[in-house]
Amino acid sequence: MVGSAHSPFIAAVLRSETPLIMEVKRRSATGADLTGGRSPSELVRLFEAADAPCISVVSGRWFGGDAALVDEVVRTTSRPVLQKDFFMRREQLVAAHRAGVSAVLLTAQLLHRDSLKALVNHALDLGLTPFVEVVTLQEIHDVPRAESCVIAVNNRDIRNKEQGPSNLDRSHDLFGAVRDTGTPLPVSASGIDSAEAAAALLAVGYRGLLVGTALLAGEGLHGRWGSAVTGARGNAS
Ligand SMILES: O=P(O)(O)OC[C@@H](O)[C@@H](O)c1c[nH]c2ccccc12
Repeated sequence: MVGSAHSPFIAAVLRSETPLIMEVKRRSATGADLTGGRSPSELVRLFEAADAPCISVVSGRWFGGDAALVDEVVRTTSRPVLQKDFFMRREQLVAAHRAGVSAVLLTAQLLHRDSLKALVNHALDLGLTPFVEVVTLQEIHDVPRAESCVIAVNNRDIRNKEQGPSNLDRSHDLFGAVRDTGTPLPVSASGIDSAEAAAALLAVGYRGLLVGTALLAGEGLHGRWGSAVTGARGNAS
C-alpha cells in the first residue's frame, strides 16, 4: 500500500522504481575520503540524476560530518532527507527537525529499550520518521510503533565504528522477522557493494536499500545500478 497514510520519506521510497537511499558521507569510518573532491551539492545532484527517492546524510563526526553538511544537503534537494547521527536525546531530534530533515537514525544497539521507545515517540510527535537500525532478532521485536517506522537491518557493526567486514547474510536471515513487525519499509543498510547484491536483497522482499560507499567510490552513479535494481523487488511484502 502506498497511500497518504505513510510519511513522505516512506512513501517516496515505496513508490520509487530504484529504491536506493543514497548517502552523502564524507569519509569512511577508517578515514578514507569518499567525496573524490565533489561538493555535497554535486553529490546530491548526481544522486538525483540517478533517481534517488530520498537522500541520507551522515552528520556523525567519525565520518567527517557536521551540521553544516546537513544544511547544505537539505538546501540542495527537495527530496526527503535522512540524517544519520547518534541521536540519544530529544533536543537532538528537535534540532534535526529545525534543520529540515524528514527522517532520523535511531540505533537500537546503542539505546536502552525505554530510550528507544521515548525517542520513537518524540520523533513521531515532531513529524520525523524514525529510521531504526537493528542487528538482532531481539532488537527487531523491541521496535515500538513499527508500523510508523522504517526498520533497517545494518549489515555492519556500529560498535566497532563500522570498520569490520559487512555481513549481508544478516539481512537475508532477518528479513522475515522485520516484515512481521508490520513496518511498511523494511530496509537493508550498509556494505551493499554491488548491483547484484542489491538486486538479491530486493528479491527477498526488502523495499529499500541504503547505500553509501559503493555509490560514492564505485561506478554506481553511472547507470549500472539503476538498471540492475529496477524491477528487482520481490513480492514478499
Ligand atoms: O557506506 P555503506 O557501507 O553503504 O553504508 C551506508 C550507511 O548504512 C552507513 O553509513 C551507516 C550505517 N549506520 C550508520 C550510523 C551512523 C553513520 C553512518 C551509518
